[in-house]
Order: sequence, then structure tokens, then C-alpha cells
Amino acid sequence: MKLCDLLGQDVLGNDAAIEPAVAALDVSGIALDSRVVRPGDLFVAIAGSKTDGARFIDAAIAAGAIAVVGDHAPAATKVPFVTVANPRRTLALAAARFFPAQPATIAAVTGTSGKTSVAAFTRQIWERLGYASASIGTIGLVSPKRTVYGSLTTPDPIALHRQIDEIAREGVTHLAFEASSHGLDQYRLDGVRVSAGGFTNLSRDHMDYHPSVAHYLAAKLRLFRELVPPGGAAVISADHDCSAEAIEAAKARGLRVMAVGRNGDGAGEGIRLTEAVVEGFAQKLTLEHRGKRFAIRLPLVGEFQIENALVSAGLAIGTGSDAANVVASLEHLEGAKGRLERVGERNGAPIFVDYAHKPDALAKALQALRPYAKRRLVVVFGAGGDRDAGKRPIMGEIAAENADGVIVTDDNPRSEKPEAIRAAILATAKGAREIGDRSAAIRAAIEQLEEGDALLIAGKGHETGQIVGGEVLPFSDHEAVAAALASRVA
Ligand SMILES: CC(=O)N[C@H]1[C@@H](OP(=O)(O)OP(=O)(O)OC[C@H]2O[C@@H](n3ccc(=O)[nH]c3=O)[C@H](O)[C@@H]2O)O[C@H](CO)[C@@H](O)[C@@H]1O[C@H](C)C(=O)N[C@@H](C)C(=O)N[C@H](CCC(=O)O)C(=O)O
Ligand SMILES: Nc1ncnc2c1ncn2[C@@H]1O[C@H](COP(=O)(O)OP(=O)(O)OP(=O)(O)O)[C@@H](O)[C@H]1O
Ligand SMILES: N[C@H](CCC[C@H](N)C(=O)O)C(=O)O
Ligand SMILES: [Mg+2]
Repeated sequence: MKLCDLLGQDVLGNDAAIEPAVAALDVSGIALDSRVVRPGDLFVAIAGSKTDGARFIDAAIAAGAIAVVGDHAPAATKVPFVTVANPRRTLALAAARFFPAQPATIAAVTGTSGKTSVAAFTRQIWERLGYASASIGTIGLVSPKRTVYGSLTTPDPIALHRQIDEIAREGVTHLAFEASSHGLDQYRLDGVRVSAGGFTNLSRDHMDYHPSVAHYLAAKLRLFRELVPPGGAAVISADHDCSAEAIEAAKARGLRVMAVGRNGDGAGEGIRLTEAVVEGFAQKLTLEHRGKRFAIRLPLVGEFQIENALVSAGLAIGTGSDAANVVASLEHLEGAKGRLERVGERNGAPIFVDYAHKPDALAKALQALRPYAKRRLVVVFGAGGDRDAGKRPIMGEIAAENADGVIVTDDNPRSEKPEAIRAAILATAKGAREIGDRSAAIRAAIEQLEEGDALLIAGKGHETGQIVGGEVLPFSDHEAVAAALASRVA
């Protein structure tokens, strides 16, 4: 591909120009990490949170880079250097050019909690309606051909556009993916031709990355302010304090706003929840859309799953699927792996694995399980290292307030001392037990279960590893539960 095709004027904007000789260069690849540059690559130097890609320009050239893009040209480079104002956005737009195929219908969902669930539900709805569908997010890439576990919720721009191009070429026509606030803030998904955007909710998360909640929300609203094109659908949960701001942002962009939830626009394009009744491990819902009423049975536990299901339904309807068929498909939804997933029971007490690792999610998960605990509701959880430390005492307090039994254990300590993370939680979790070893904590909780209890194991959900220091040790809550139940039988 010619460099001028990769870095067209629409990519460069008016702030950069390329001489004809440079524009004619043949580029065979694109890289943002010098350690993976191959001969013929374009290297994009990005100033990041840990280091500056500009420090590795010589290494990239030594590895065969034939041109470099960045926001500050070094004194002299052996290959052409193109100076741009926003290397991250240039990288994403160039990646979209390099990997050009995209499904015709793409929905992106953002919000503090519910993104993985919404992406999974939207994929399932489209699949049931007969479309070749895929999702990309925290649980990786799920497509008709394969499931590939990834490391980021929103992959880096090169990985993201490569995956999107690959599934489009395999015939996928509908893609739902998660737009994390990091991903939006770092322009990872710029260049993806998004047909619709979804917004679930906003609460405390990633305060180690965003300097303020306002910065956090502004990152998420980029989806509606800059990425969904005018005329596209904006499906916004209308039941939160920040809903109005999200709706305003969408309206200002000329998007088709579809407000969903108890305050949803049931008379118009939105979906209004008028009644929800828990029935066993399911919920009977009454919904309203364009003035029509629908009664369905949602086979999921937790009021928060209603919000996720309605945002998913809105995304499917907002991208052209028939409303009655979409609403009917909600009766077949399966929860995303590790999201309030019932994984066993002991003495009639149900055991759930959940991914809640932030305050609002932990509260919602415990409140969702309270109706199933006639006797004691027990929770086993911890908190990730190298992540927002401020949430730890908040989660300790939430656990003590919403559960009858609390065991504080390790999650992914990463480079932090596990005992220090646990201590920060224990400081506010009155009456909590401390068992650092996660398997032992799960086993101890299961051994205590009696008729009328319910157990929530929270924080790791689908994860199949425990990050300790720089190592990822094999660990899954699902396997730890199975081992504990098996040892009871023996
Ligand atoms: C804090 C953060 O988000 N960092 C992301 C960011 O890295 P960065 O730009 O800060 O990179 P850096 O380490 O400072 O290096 C700067 C540049 O030098 C380059 N470099 C570096 C070393 C070298 O030898 N040669 C070289 O060229 C790097 O490739 C990079 O381009 O851009 C990278 C490329 O897109 C991401 O891989 C990386 O995610 C890191 C691994 C990460 O852990 N991110 C997490 C926090 C994250 O993004 N989580 C969200 C939210 C999860 C959720 O709640 O849903 C997610 O979307 O997963
Ligand atoms: N709509 C919601 N409102 C509040 N809490 C929710 C909601 N949906 C899910 N949760 C809680 O958050 C946890 C994570 O859900 P999910 O993985 O769908 O969200 P996410 O936004 O993808 O999270 P992450 O940003 O960590 O990837 C769930 O296990 C549940 O405890
Ligand atoms: N159990 C994980 C969940 C967070 C993972 C992801 N949301 C991120 O922030 O990287 C942890 O707390 O370490
Ligand atoms: Mg997710």
C-alpha cells in the first residue's frame, strides 16, 4: 500500500503534508511497538503513560521501518518522518485503511458496567435473527468461527482493525464491541465505522487513569460526540444521573436517541420498562416500544441485566432489526461468562461467579442475589493491584453492608503486595474474614453453606489466570468452585 493511501489527507487532516517522493513509498505493515517492527513497516511513535515511543525510533528503523509518524520530529531520522498533531488518532485511522474490511452493521457500547453483557446479548439477538454476528471485548473475540480470548477490553488500534477486517472477510455482517473509556480516550476505535452507540451507566472506575469523573465521562461521551455518525442510533439507559448529559451529547450530534429503562421513551423509539417481577432465576418483564406493549420472560438473574438487555435490544432495533422479533429473542439470552453465572450449589445454596470488581457492580450483584438468600448471603472478593486503590475501602463497606458473611481474598495483585490490598478492604469491611489464598477462601465459603444461603464469588468472572507480579498463574473461580464441591463429595 502506498504511504499516501495510508496517510490520506483525511487521515492527516490539514496539519500535515507529505512530499510526493515520500507519498509514493510502499508500506507493507504498520506498527506501534518497535519490538515488533518488520521491514517495510510504518512505525507510529506514541508518547504513552509509561514511556515515549519516540525513544524507539532508531530501533524501529534498524528493524526495517521505512517511515515514521509522530508528534515531534527528532533532529534527524534516516527515513522520512511525518509530523501529526494526534499520533494515536492517526494510527487508528491508518490502521482502518490498512485493514479496510468491516461488517456493515457495527454497534459500540460504553459505560462503567454492562459492556461485556451488552456486547454478548446484542450478538446473541442478531444471531437469533439470522445474521452472521460477532462481539469483541473483555471476553475476547466471539465469532461464528472462533472464540479468541484477548488481553484488553478494547484492543489496540492495530489489533482491533485486524480482527474486524478478518471477521468481515469471513462473512460477519454484524459486530457488537466494547468501547472502554481507555479505548475511547486513546482513540483506539477511531476509524471503526460505528452504526450505533450504547450507554449503560457511569459510576466509580479507573480513577487511577482518569484525573476526574468528568474526564471519565467525557471519554465515554466521545462515542456519541465524535464516533457515531449523524443519523446513527444512540441507545442510552435513562435511569441514571448522567443519562441526561449523554442524551444531550447524542442530540447535539444529530443521533437518533433511544432512551431505555424505567424512564425509557416507550411511546417513541425507546423502550420503557413498566414492570419487572422476579420469578425463580428469571424475571417477567413488561415493556413498551412505539406505544406497543410486550410481555417477556428474561432468563437472567439481577435487575441490572434488564438494563443490559434493553440497551442490547435498542442497538438491534436501532440498526434495523424488527422490534417484535428483537424483543422476543430476549427470552433466549444467555449471560456472558462469569457475569452472575450460577456455577453450582451446596446444601441447596446457589453459588454464583461474578465479575464485579468495582463498587457499583459489587453492590448491584449483592442486591441481585439478596432475594435468593433466605438465611445468609456470603461474598468472597478482593481487588486488583495496579488499579484504582480508592475503590478498595468503598467495596469493603459495600460488602459489609450488603452481605451477611464476607471473606476478603486476592484478585490480581499484580505488582502490589497482596496483603496491603486486602488490608485496604478489611479496614472498612466490618466482621470480614481474611483468607489470602483464593482457592482456600472459596473452599471455606462453600464448606459453610447451609440451606437458605447464597454465595457470590466476585471480581474475576471469566478470567482463567491470576496476575501475581509479572506472572499469570493458572486460576479460575469456576475451577476452584468445582474442586471445592468435588472435595465435599469425597
Ligand atoms: C494505561 C493504558 O491504557 N495503556 C495502554 C497504552 O499504552 P501506552 O501508550 O501508555 O504505552 P507505553 O507503555 O507508555 O509505551 C508508549 C509507546 O511506546 C511503545 N514502545 C514501548 C517500548 C518499546 O520497547 N518500544 C516501543 O515502541 C509502545 O508500543 C507504546 O506505543 O496503549 C497501548 C496500545 O494501545 C495499550 O496496550 C496499553 O494498555 C495497557 C497494556 C493496559 O493494561 N491497559 C488497561 C488499563 C486498559 O486499557 N483497560 C481497559 C479497560 C478495561 C475495562 O474496565 O473494561 C481496556 O480497554 O482493556
Ligand atoms: N448494567 C449494570 N449495572 C450495574 N452493574 C452491572 C451492570 N451490568 C453488569 N454489572 C456488574 O458488573 C460486572 C461486570 O459486567 P460486564 O462485564 O457486563 O461489564 P463491563 O462494563 O464489560 O465491565 P468491565 O469494564 O470490567 O469489562 C457484572 O459481573 C455485574 O456484577
Ligand atoms: N479482576 C480484574 C478485573 C479488572 C480487569 C480490567 N477491567 C482492567 O482494569 O484491566 C482486576 O481487578 O484485576
Ligand atoms: Mg467488559
